[in-house]
Amino acid sequence: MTTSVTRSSNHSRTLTLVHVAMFSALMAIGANISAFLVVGGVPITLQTFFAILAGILLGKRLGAAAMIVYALIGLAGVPVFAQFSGGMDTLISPTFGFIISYVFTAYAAGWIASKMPSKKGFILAALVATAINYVFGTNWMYAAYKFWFAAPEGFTYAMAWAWMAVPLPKDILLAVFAGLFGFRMQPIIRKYLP
Ligand SMILES: O=C(O)CCCC[C@@H]1SC[C@@H]2NC(=O)N[C@@H]21
Repeated sequence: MTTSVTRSSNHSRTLTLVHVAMFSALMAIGANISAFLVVGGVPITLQTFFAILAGILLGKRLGAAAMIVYALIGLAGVPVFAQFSGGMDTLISPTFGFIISYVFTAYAAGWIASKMPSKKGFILAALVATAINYVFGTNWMYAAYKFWFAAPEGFTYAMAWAWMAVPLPKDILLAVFAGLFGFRMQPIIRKYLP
């Protein structure tokens, strides 16, 4: 009896770790699959989409944990951030705010989805999470260029937002898709999580 309980709790811990690791890996892929496209100082990536899915599918805590693991792997030197960057230097990079924001993005998506378990609720969760990602990341980017990083000629707050306007339609569409896909997939994935 005790052995089978221990075995099943080990099994569920392993599955949890696998899911967290899987979303950290998806973030690395999403960071680089399209990041050869750059607008101003902003690489075009799929990270926001995977951060939202992590929150919706794994729940707020595990989703945020997957984003923390992703950030730590990158800071440790593995080139998992956009344009295959990584290492402690990225702490001061203008786009590191986005990497921090993925933790809040996943948490918010998971939290709102849990409070509003409907298709509309999941889409709303994904859109709010995208807004958090954009507001936090863009303000960090502005501060970085203003205070500690070499800024492009004539850089302004409006310019930072103009750069962000380019990936925005893609991120809104992907947020809606993440909400719909998450709604379909969540009951399946949750069977394997504690
Ligand atoms: O350096 C990194 O790894 C982070 C890159 C952040 C890119 C941001 S995320 C939101 C927005 N959508 C994109 O496609 N690019 C930016």
